[in-house]
Amino acid sequence: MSTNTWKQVDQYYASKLQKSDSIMESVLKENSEAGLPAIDVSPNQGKFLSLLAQLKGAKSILEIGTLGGYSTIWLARALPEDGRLVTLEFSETHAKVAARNIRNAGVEEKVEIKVGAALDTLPSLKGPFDFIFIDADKQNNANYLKWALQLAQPGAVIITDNVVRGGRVIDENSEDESVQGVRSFAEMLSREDRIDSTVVQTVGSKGYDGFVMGIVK
Ligand SMILES: C[S@@+](CC[C@H](N)C(=O)[O-])C[C@H]1O[C@@H](n2cnc3c(N)ncnc32)[C@H](O)[C@@H]1O
Ligand SMILES: [Mg+2]
Repeated sequence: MSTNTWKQVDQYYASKLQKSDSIMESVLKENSEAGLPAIDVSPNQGKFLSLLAQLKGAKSILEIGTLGGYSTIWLARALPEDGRLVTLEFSETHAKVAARNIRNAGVEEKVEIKVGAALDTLPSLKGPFDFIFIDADKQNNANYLKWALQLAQPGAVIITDNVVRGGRVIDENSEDESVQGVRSFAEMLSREDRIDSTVVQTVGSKGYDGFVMGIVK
């Protein structure tokens, strides 16, 4: 099965399962015009996150890693009127683009962007959160999991993106810091009793990757 087939199937299902969405399309266009890297979740993955947040009945979402706000908007759309989402972004440039996209998507009332290194902004956050999406610098995944567990309420869902890395996660000798970050995160999960997790491997327009998803006890 070729990478091209994955992409075509991804597009096929996006065309069947998602209504034409000028807002989400314009987010990706704005990101590209602003020179942001195209490392957002795919449309099907964004919808997956949104459906998960709805299944959970999420009211307070924490996202670590905003980029241009693509996943942020998918998640914010899942919130009820009185729901809130805090998203953490290191880059001022990314945060500015995200703020514009979030405003254009009409969800700015629910979303707060905190600019800075997440490990510096996390201590200022008021929990608890019932849904947490970790998708920033993978080197810090274990630190983010530690914070997520601290800020989560019992029953909260924690999703961590890009945990397969084209299969490179199984290379214990990898010199790639992101691979080692994901491996430390997996190691931590293997010893952590406060969360029950599984992995979902994914293929599609973003290649071969995956999510770890868990429920906090
Ligand atoms: C993969 S992108 C996020 C994609 C986004 N969640 C989406 O799917 O649309 C990762 C983001 O994390 C940000 N980032 C990197 N290191 C960070 C840090 N230490 N603290 C907060 N954000 C960071 C990057 O600037 C980048 O915008
Ligand atoms: Mg990601």
